[in-house]
Amino acid sequence: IQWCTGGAHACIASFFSYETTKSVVVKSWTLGLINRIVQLLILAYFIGWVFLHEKAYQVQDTAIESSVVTKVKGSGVYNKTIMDITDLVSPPQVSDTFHLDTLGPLIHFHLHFLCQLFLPLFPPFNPLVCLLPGIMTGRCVNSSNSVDSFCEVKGWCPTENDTVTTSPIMEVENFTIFIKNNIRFPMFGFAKGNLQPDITQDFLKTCSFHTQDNIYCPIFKVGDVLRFAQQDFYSIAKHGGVVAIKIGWVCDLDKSEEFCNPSYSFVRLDKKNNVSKGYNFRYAKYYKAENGTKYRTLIKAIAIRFDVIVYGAARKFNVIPTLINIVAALTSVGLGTVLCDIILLNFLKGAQQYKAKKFEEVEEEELEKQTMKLTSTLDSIVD
Ligand SMILES: Nc1ncnc2c1ncn2[C@@H]1O[C@H](COP(=O)(O)OP(=O)(O)OP(=O)(O)O)[C@@H](O)[C@H]1O
Repeated sequence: IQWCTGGAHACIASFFSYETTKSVVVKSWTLGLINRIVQLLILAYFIGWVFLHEKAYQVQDTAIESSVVTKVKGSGVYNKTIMDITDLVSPPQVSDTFHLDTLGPLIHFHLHFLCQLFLPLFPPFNPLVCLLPGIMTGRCVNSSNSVDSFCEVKGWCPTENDTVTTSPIMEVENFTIFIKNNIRFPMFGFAKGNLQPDITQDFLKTCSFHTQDNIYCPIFKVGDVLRFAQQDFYSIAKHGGVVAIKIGWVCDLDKSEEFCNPSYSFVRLDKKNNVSKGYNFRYAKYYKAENGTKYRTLIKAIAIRFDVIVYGAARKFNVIPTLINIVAALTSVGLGTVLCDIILLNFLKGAQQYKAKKFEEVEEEELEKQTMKLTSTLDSIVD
């Protein structure tokens, strides 16, 4: 826009002009000092923050590959019956998610049978059908009084009684969880596990993880996990819940392998609400009597679900980001000149003279004339 203020001719002339840099040495202590301070600040930023703190000379791999194997041990008493991990832990081959039943199971012994349920025979009828514990046969006993009307349902009998209350199995608090986690950073071909290379059977049998005192023990007490996640065992055991055991692998692979270790953190993932408190699920164990009658034991398990979540990032020196950041640092050092130019051309005494010295316009014909003049002077000297 500035080029074109002088009309179309000036606009075209400006477009086809070439700007070249010209070095003007300004002997000013103030400017010199400002220039050096700005350069120093930029260098300090790149060395201190970009290279040392952010480690911009490294490449990062966050695509961690991981396998988790868990094993729970412990036993408790419910209704004078000993219950161990095969009764309380599911699924039996546990990996990164497993459930630990905490409440005495609500057990219903069921027969595959025909049972009669009371059903109101006037609208609204349909919503109830969805909640039926079986299939309606279509046989109904109608009465003028709806309280005496029955419809037949084929299903497992007797129907579940949800009013039965049980108390938590307190021994679960002392159950132990063994977590075996192996990881790999494919970009660097680096693999490691959470079991230290010098770990012994005796250590495994006796140790218990602690966030400060025992960070290399892979055995976690349920009560400790809940405490680290700031949860009270009794209240989570009563309604069930979901707890995450997070394993973080943040590794600087420029250092020795022994410095690449997991860090554990614990958090409850489900949020409490009034309609659906905690976590529960149903499953059944099936039997068949000699006469062919099918039985099942229906169990409504109120459980703590443990999710083992593995995350991580590894970094290692690489030439390409190092070169890119060195070039960025050197280019940025030139920013000091820009600041000094602004001060020089606008705020210093004699700014107009500096402008005149810095920006000089040279016409092509004028240059040619000057060259010819110089050549003829030289010729005359030679003659
Ligand atoms: N939940 C746990 N609590 C305490 N120790 C455990 C637990 N799970 C495993 N261990 C111990 O850790 C070690 C390695 O377990 P691993 O399952 O690999 O071997 P194992 O001989 O099959 O274990 P076990 O037969 O005792 O279940 C064993 O000494 C085992 O007793």
